[in-house]
Amino acid sequence: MRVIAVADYEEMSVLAAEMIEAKVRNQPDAVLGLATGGTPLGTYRHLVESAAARHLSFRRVKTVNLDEYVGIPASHPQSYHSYMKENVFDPLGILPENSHLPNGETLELTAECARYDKLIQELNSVDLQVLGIGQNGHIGFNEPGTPFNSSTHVVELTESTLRANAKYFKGEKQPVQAITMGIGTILKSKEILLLASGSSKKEAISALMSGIRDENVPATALVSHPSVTVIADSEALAVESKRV
Ligand SMILES: O=P(O)(O)OC[C@H]1O[C@](O)(CO)[C@@H](O)[C@@H]1O
Repeated sequence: MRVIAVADYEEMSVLAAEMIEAKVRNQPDAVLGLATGGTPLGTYRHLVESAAARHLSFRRVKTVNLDEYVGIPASHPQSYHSYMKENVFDPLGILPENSHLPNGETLELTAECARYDKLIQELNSVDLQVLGIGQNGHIGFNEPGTPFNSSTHVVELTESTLRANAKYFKGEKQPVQAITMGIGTILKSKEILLLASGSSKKEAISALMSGIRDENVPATALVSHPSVTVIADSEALAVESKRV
């Protein structure tokens, strides 16, 4: 695991955007695994600016998202479909037929999970998977206790995750379930880039840095993956800012 310590959110975002851009430049038909949440927003902003400035095309890029809420329509402003369309797909010109998210609206949830895993398999797995990390160490929506060999499945969101995401729903009824790529599915990615910013991620990052795989902290599954880069800022690492 390569750990890059940066000063702050901005530096993390610039560096992560550069890594994604380099991947697409070297492999214009790359399959990108993408995350939502607050953490990668700055990365996506820099990527959009840089791709426009350097005329980098995303027309052949394919994307698969980690997760989607169950029980809200794709058109809901807080759905991950809406987030991706607004922040990534439209501004980068990623074609609708090339961008994939789980369908959280279906009543056939089990079939949807199987479909999503098969789709990723048919894409010959993810070339670069971007991950955020939850305060409790979740990756995607894989909550503590999720088996490390899990495939795409439905999850009941924990109190910690519901609390962290309540700000996006502002008193509105909040979804309590989601469909998420499993940890086993995530581990099949060829390369993984995990981003962490802010002191609320300190404990989760410290568990990851311990190098001990523990199903109570889902992100520690990454310890066994051969190609992981963590970009974390000084608050998440709880250290004075320095590059390691
Ligand atoms: O980046 P944030 O908003 O702190 O969220 C961390 C993680 O939590 C999720 O938003 C799910 O709760 C993930 O998509 C994300 O990686």
